Amino acid sequence: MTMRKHMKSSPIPDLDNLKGAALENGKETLLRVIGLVFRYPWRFALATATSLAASISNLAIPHLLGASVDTAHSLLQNHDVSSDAVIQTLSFASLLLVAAASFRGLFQMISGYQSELIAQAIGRDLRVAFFEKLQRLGFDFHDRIHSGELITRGMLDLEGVRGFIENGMQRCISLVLLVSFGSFLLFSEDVTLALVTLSFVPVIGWRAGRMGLSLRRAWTRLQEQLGQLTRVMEENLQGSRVVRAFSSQNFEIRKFDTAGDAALSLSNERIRVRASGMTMITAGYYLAMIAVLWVGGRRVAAGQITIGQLTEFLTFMTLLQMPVRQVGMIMNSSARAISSGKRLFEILDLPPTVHDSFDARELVVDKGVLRFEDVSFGYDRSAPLILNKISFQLKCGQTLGIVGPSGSGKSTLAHLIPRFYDVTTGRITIDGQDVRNITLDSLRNVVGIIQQDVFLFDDSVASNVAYVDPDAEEHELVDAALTAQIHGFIGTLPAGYATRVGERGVNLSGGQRQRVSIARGMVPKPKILIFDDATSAIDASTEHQVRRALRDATKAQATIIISHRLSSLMHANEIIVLDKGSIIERGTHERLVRANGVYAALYQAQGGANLERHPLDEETRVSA
Ligand SMILES: Nc1ncnc2c1ncn2[C@@H]1O[C@H](COP(=O)(O)OP(=O)(O)OP(=O)(O)O)[C@@H](O)[C@H]1O
Repeated sequence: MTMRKHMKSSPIPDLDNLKGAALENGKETLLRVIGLVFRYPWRFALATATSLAASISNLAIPHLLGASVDTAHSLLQNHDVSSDAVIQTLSFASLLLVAAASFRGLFQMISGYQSELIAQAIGRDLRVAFFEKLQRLGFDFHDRIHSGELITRGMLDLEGVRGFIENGMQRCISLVLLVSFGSFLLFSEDVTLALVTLSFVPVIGWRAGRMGLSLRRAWTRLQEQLGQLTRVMEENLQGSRVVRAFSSQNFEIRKFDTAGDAALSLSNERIRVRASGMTMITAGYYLAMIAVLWVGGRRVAAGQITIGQLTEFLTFMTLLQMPVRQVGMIMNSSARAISSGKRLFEILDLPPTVHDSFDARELVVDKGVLRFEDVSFGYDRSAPLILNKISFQLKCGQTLGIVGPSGSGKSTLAHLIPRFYDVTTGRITIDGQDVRNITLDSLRNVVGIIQQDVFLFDDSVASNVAYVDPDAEEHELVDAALTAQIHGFIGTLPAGYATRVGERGVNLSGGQRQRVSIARGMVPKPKILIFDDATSAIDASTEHQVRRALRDATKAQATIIISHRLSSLMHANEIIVLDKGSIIERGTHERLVRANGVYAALYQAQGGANLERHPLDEETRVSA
């Protein structure tokens, strides 16, 4: 238990050094987020135009009110005017006010509606772009970043960006338009009172700037912590069987609690920053209002402005009350957009390490000869190599067996063929074409790999088998299932091929999952087929049957079999024994047994001469 440590939050180690830059580059990120709206220029133009119209309608209200007060005041002082005429004038002014308020409501509604449509569309675009990026980034990326962290970025961070476009940006535009046009009107009425009225604007600017910076820091930390929380939950759900098997629920709950508490305290910090920033802004606003009343009252008394003009100034201040209150929300939303945008763009901007070169060509398969030429590979350039100068050649119709202790590099070797990773030195060719010079799609259509870790989608057996080729004919699926010795079992399922396998294929046994996975690998009939310990969970007798079926099915293919079980690969044309990334022995089964080395020892350990050799193995062995 003492060994248990909480996961450290270092989502993308290589990108950690960018975190400081994330704060400095806030403006750039915000501009990039804002720039997203230009994907929908007409909608954005309509949203801005209607926001402008709403601001103008809004500003007409204080002006009309001021004019009405002045008119009513002068009419009431004029004893020659009948009360009906006063009521008529005031009714007309009221109608104008209702019209202005209605237009404001209408324009605001259109502007809000358009902004929401733009935000939803951008949310969709970003989600698709993010998902597409995840499909393109290589294994090395997925090795380094936790899927929980990616889910947080693809959902919560994306929502932070979308939310700003939907609310923050529109409110910010409305506030700026209101203050700008309002200032113009107020200055044209009375410069002194306009200065007093707008005296709180610099306070907003100063406080909002400071608040924005603190909120950005708080959001960056909070988003990272939320990523940590998602990681804990995701890992717990993935490993729910292990958790229950070791009765570790309480440990897991404590782990989640700790991550949750950290997120809560960061969230509280954010609330505190916002509340303290808003206190000063609100105080500045009310002080300015008092000052308008005091200075304005004196100017009315001195006959410098009319009572209607004072009403106009005070109504303008009242109109600003709501947008000023929203400054905190705008700053919060923009701070979140910056921190979230940064985290989102980090992924969107990552170039895939394994990608098509600019002059990549389609792979042309003739004889289907796979060659490893002095191939060395390391996952990390600073760490020791995992594979050392590996060379071999494999032709169509031949089988290569790879055996070796755990961690000797067998799967790594297999992963280099479809370019899950690129070789560090040396080269891999298919019919003389370096795999780095051919398109990934054409390469991966030719190389099929049936992996050690079986992953089935929560779909029907048929959909899983036909995953690579959804248009495959029914007989092709049946043929593949027959080869994998799973057709009979599928027939016993309640809905046959239409039976759902459950999440990760939970409704099937380990061996059944492996056989469905083999069937899936057989459907596209790749020229080079790799079995990476793909039969480890299948019983020996069924495995014999699988191999027997494979013998016919893979006659025109080059096959690589990686296995700890010698019976799986004894029939190969060549067997290579790997140890610490180097080939230490190679040859046919008989030659290796005669050599009395590591392979022979393994052979003896697995039963030696008594190791049952199925007659089919003899039949299938082809001299090299
Ligand atoms: N994605 C990775 N990043 C860094 N190191 C890795 C990665 N995958 C494997 N390794 C390391 O590379 C070495 C070879 O691993 P590999 O999976 O190729 O061995 P293997 O021979 O297939 O083992 P096994 O028989 O247990 O499946 C191991 O030391 C392993 O720790």
